[in-house]
Amino acid sequence: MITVDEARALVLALAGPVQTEEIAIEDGLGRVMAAPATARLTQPPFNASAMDGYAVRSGDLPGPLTVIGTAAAGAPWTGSAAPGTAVRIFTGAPVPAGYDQVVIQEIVTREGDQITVAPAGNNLNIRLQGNDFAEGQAFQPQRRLRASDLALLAAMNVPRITVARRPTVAVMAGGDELVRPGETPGPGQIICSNDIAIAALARECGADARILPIARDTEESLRDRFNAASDADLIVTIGGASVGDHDLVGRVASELGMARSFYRLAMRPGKPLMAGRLMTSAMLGLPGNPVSAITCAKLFMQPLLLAMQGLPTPFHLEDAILARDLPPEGDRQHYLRAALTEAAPLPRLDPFPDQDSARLWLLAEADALLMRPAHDPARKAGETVKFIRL
Ligand SMILES: Nc1nc2c(c(=O)[nH]1)N[C@H]1C(S)=C(S)[C@@H](COP(=O)(O)OP(=O)(O)OC[C@H]3O[C@@H](n4cnc5c(N)ncnc54)[C@H](O)[C@@H]3O)O[C@H]1N2
Ligand code: MOO
Repeated sequence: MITVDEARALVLALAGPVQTEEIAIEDGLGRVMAAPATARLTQPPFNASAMDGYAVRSGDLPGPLTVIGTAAAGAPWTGSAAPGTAVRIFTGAPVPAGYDQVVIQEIVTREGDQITVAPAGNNLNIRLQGNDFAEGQAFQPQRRLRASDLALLAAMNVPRITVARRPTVAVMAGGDELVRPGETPGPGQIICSNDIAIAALARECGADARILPIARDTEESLRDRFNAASDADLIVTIGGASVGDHDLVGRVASELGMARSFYRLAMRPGKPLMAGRLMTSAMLGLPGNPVSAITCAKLFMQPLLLAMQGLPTPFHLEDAILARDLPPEGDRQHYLRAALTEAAPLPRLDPFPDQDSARLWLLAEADALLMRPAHDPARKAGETVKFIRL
């Protein structure tokens, strides 16, 4: 069986080149830029007043000065500066040529068109032309666009941007025992919970995920679902991945021409994970046990979706202090559900005694997954361990 790291590399290799589209910046929240945007103007385009007050020649202070005009945002003053004069000015207005300081109106005494200025200090209250950005400057953050990025793009006079297309994901759960939430399960049946979680985890990463009707445990039903999913960038199956007589996903996918990257890895939970390429789609076959499916989706599906959008896929392991003794680990890398308590210098991590990979309630109570390498020796409370946040 391959290791978790080897499996991650093989899954990331399924990403392919980033697909792009052009959108309006209003629709850009959370999207990832796939090409730089170039500022079409300099900002500010002129020396602008940062305050409401008077534009003055600093050498003339404290006055008295004669007010010879008014400059407002959008209404520049076009006269010429002269010694002993000032221009009434408002925030955002171009500072007229010949004046080098704006004094705030709070320190100015005015009578008619005469002003005198109390000691003004060194603050010029002028935003110099280009102090934000210059025409031609390129912008392409290596992360999802935030609201403030959209404001910047707007200020750059860039109305449309090239972004990574949202990867489309088709999520198909399968099993004769599954019924939809809200339905009444018959004998031996349970509610289908996994596809809801997997679609949500895909959407968390910017994907456009759709949930297919539950597949029955027949080759025909699975074939039908694969056909319905074939236009997706990523097909994610859930269940039917193991070795039982009803675990048909691998067989049907192979018949349909799946080029398998791997099947089974040294990981717990999640051993029966499958990955590969099916026609034009990447494919992940998640195990059916809910905790296994969700853990595999976090560790493999989410990085794959980030890679499809050209985003970095850092694998962020943090340190914590173990809160209880643990026995030696087996031959699979183990991800244990655990409660995290913040503390200094390191948080405290308490793995649950029951690690049943079907118990969703425990997963809901977990804050983190404690990661133990294969063959990790017994650990004592107080030792430093690695974890990922949920
Ligand atoms: N003889 C062996 N048996 C099993 C092995 C093994 O190595 N040898 N591996 C076990 C492991 S580990 C896992 S994980 C499971 C995975 O099996 P499958 O991927 O084939 O999953 P299913 O059998 O279809 O389902 C397992 C379990 O999960 C429930 N399930 C499935 N889909 C959903 C869903 N969409 N929502 C909620 N619950 C779901 C299903 O009812 C089963 O209880 O195999 C072990 N067996
Ligand atoms: O690996 Mo299974 O995924 O242990 O439950």
